[in-house]
Amino acid sequence: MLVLDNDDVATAPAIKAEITAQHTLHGGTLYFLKHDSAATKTPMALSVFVPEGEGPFPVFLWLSGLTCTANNFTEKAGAYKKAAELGLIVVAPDTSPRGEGVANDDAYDMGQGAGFYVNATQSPWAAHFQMETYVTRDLLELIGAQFPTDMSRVGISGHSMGGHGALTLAMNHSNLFTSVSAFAPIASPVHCPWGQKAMAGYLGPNHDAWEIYDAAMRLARGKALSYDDILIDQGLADPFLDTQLMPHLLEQAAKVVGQKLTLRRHEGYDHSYYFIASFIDDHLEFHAARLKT
Ligand SMILES: N[C@@H](CCC(=O)N[C@@H](CSC=O)C(=O)NCC(=O)O)C(=O)O
Repeated sequence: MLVLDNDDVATAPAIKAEITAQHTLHGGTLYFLKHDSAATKTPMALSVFVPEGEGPFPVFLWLSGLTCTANNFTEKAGAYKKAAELGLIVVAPDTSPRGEGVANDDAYDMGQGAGFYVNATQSPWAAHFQMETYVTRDLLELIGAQFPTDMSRVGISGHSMGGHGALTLAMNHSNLFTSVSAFAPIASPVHCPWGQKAMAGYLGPNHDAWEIYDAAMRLARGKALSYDDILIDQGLADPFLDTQLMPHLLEQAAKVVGQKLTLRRHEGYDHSYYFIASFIDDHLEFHAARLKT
């Protein structure tokens, strides 16, 4: 049963979402939505694919990378045929709050399009850049209230900055997620220029605050032990591999605590959505196997 009305406005107690577009594909429906987030204090955009049938369906939540909107994954990953077959709801939110009153930076790796899935504590970011609370509270509440979901079965995945988001949110909110995977994730923001810039800007100079959002450090502290395996895919022709991503740090951290982590290295694949499209079915199957009732 789908809760959204066909008058283009859906309401539930305290939750409202506007359907901005909808398309039928692979027997299911892809919705583009806008809703107000109490965490970011802005409207937030997202897409939601609902497979054919009654539900309740498990949820695959995707977090995108730097410069992305909700549309990059939706349009480029080619995820929906397999999601329809597996009976998964697929949710792809935007990567940051946006708008004229929202702080920004001229560079692509900070500000709008680069929220890093953290709760900012520093000015001018703290006013709206509350992406951790947005994803783990407002977004999940919306999906749970408006779609035929089983919110006890949610898997999380993402790419690059979104891979860092998927890993850290899975470890910091293990009560919300059953399974976790990532494509070319930023393994340790503390050790790479993208991460150092974002953490300093959003969280300030105290490195204790950064470590909460550092996947390799969280892993080494046993924060993923509720997950039976973590699937990571990494292209070996990825230009960011050695300078920004460093997935070997995840392998090393997992070893320290006996965490199972499957890191697959793929010769010839780069950082693009062509890489994601090549292996997204494996990730959907990885999650579906763990989200089965
Ligand atoms: N413009 C930048 C790199 C931007 C980039 O590659 N973004 C990736 C994610 S990188 C890590 O989070 C992305 O997903 N882009 C969108 C897409 O559709 O490909 C540069 O030139 O270095």
